[in-house]
Amino acid sequence: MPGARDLTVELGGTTALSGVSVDLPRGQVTAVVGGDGAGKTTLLRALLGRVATSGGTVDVPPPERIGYEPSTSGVWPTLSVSENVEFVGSAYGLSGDRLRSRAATLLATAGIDDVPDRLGRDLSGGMRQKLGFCLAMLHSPDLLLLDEPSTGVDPVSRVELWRLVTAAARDGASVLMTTTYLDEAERAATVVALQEGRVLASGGPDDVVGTVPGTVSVGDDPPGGHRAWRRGRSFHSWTPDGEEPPGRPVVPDLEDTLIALTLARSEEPR
Ligand SMILES: Nc1ncnc2c1ncn2[C@@H]1O[C@H](COP(=O)(O)OP(=O)(O)OP(=O)(O)O)[C@@H](O)[C@H]1O
Repeated sequence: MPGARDLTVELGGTTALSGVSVDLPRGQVTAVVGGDGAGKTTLLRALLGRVATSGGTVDVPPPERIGYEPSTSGVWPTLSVSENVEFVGSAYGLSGDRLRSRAATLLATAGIDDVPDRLGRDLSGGMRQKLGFCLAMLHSPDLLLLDEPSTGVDPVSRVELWRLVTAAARDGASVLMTTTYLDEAERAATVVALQEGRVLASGGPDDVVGTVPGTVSVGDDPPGGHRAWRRGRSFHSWTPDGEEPPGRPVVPDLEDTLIALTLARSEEPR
C-alpha cells in the first residue's frame, strides 16, 4: 500500500517531521490536519520526493502516476483556463482528443467549463482551486496529493471541491489532502493530525475522537484557566481524569478532540 513509515525530515535546523507514518489506501481520502508549521506541506513534499528525508521510508507510485496540487493551486496566472489545460496536459504527455475529452469531463464536473478564455489570475479563489484540482487530475493519477485545496474558498465551492475529491477516491485513487477545516477532515476515511512535526492522533475520525483522555465539558461562562476554548456561544473545556469538570460533559467532536489531546500532551511530564 502506498504511504510512508517513520519519516523524519530536518529543514534548516528544524525537525519538520519526526517519525511520521501514513497509509494511503486506494479509494480512500486521508486528511492531514494541523496548525501552521505542523509539517503538513513537508509531509506532501516528502511523499513527492522533493525534500530530503533523514529517516524512514516512502512508498509511492512513480512521479508520472502522482497528481499534485500545491497550496498555490498550480494554475499559471498568465495562461487562460484552456491554455493551462494544454500546458499541463502536454507535460503529462497528453494531447489531442484524449486531452480534450478528459479536460472537458473534469472541467464540467468542477463547474468551470464556461470560462475557457479567462486568465488564471482573473479566476475567483474557488475557481482557481477547482482548476488546480482538475490540472492535478488530468492524467488520472493513482496518488493524488492536495495541499490545502479548500483554504480561502467559499463554503459552496468547498462543498463542490469535496465532491470532486471524494469522486477521485471513488474512481480508485489514493487521496491525501491537507486541510485546516476539521469539518472536512471529519468526512475523510482517515485523519492524521500533526503537531510540531509529530503525529498527535491518527485513524478513522470516530476512532480519533475516542482517544480523548479525561472529560470534555460545556458551559455558558468561561471557566478560567487555559483549558477552555470557545465553541459558538459556549465554552468547552478539558479536564484530566480525577478532576471535577467545570461544566456538563459532552461527546467531543474532532475539533474538541484535537484541542484536548494538545492540552493533555502539554501536561505530560517531559
Ligand atoms: N525551507 C525551510 N527551512 C527551514 N525550516 C523550514 C523550511 N520549510 C519549512 N520549515 C519549517 O518546518 C516546519 C514545518 O513546516 P510546514 O510548511 O511543513 O508546515 P505546515 O503544516 O504546512 O504549515 P503551513 O500551513 O503554515 O504551511 C515549520 O516549523 C517550518 O518553519
